[in-house]
Amino acid sequence: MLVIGLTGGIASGKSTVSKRLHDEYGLTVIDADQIAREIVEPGKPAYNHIVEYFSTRIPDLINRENGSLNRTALGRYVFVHKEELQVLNSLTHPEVRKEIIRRVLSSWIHFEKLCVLDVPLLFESRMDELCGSTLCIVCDREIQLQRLLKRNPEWTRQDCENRIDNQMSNDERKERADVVLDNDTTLDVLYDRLDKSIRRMQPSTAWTYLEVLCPPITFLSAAFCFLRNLLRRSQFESSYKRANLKKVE
Ligand SMILES: CC(C)(COP(=O)(O)OP(=O)(O)OC[C@H]1O[C@@H](n2cnc3c(N)ncnc32)[C@H](O)[C@@H]1O)[C@@H](O)C(=O)NCCC(=O)NCCS
Ligand SMILES: Nc1ncnc2c1ncn2[C@@H]1O[C@H](COP(=O)(O)OP(=O)(O)OP(=O)(O)O)[C@@H](O)[C@H]1O
Repeated sequence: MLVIGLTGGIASGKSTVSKRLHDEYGLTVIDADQIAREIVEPGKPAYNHIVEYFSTRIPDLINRENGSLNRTALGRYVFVHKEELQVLNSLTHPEVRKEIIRRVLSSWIHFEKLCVLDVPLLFESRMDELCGSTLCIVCDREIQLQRLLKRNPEWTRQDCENRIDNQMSNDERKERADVVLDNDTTLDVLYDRLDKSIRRMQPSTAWTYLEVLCPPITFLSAAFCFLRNLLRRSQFESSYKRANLKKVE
């Protein structure tokens, strides 16, 4: 099974692409934003940890009517306090990762050829290490802001900019990803580019069955993929550091 990591900045078009991959190709899409919502429902361990840490810092952290987290208040706070965002990530990401791995295994035992991980922070949270291939959606910052303001009218332009500025830059994502899809124009153009990329990525049915029926093959191919990804990460990080050092000089 090929695991495709789908990533991109906020409002770049990941959910739009995921929906097409699900509706047109019948692929399983594992949505990290959705999982991140589920693991902070009242009573869950991550919810308790968040309340313990943030309730003294954010007075309206909890919605009175049902005890759920006030996500707008939490978002407004963490996206202007970088170190607090790191705390929130450390409380949520391990749980999100565990659930993603559980769902990937479930797709594998159901003989699925391809499965998609829709993860906004794919590279930041090292989830790309689990992927056979990575697909990044990019669009121009101003278009991204306009789409975001239209989709989330409750956010100010400053709220939107704070989110974008707390994410990896498009340049870095483009360098790390295997495939880059531009989403600056119409949906038809995006779908056309996506269809071409997905057709090239499809593994054969024979390979999919072989992997499930012969677990050592899966193990070897997963280990190969994981090591290749680690190597690519370390090469990327050292060349990135060198480039930054040059800029400073
Ligand atoms: C801060 C929270 C409460 C805000 O909730 P809200 O409902 O307003 O936004 P939602 O969860 O729908 O996220 C919308 C988008 O914001 C961006 N975003 C979310 N979390 C982060 C983060 N930790 N760092 C950078 N960008 C983020 C992503 O592009 C995401 O698609 C929530 O995003 C959260 O709990 N984030 C931490 C968990 C996380 O990292 N989720 C992303 C998937 S791993
Ligand atoms: N090519 C396009 N033309 C016009 N609108 C678009 C296009 N692509 C996406 N959109 C719109 O932009 C908004 C953001 O897209 P989408 O929700 O798919 O982004 P996302 O990357 O999943 O965002 P998030 O990171 O918040 O999950 C949506 O309202 C979507 O309908």
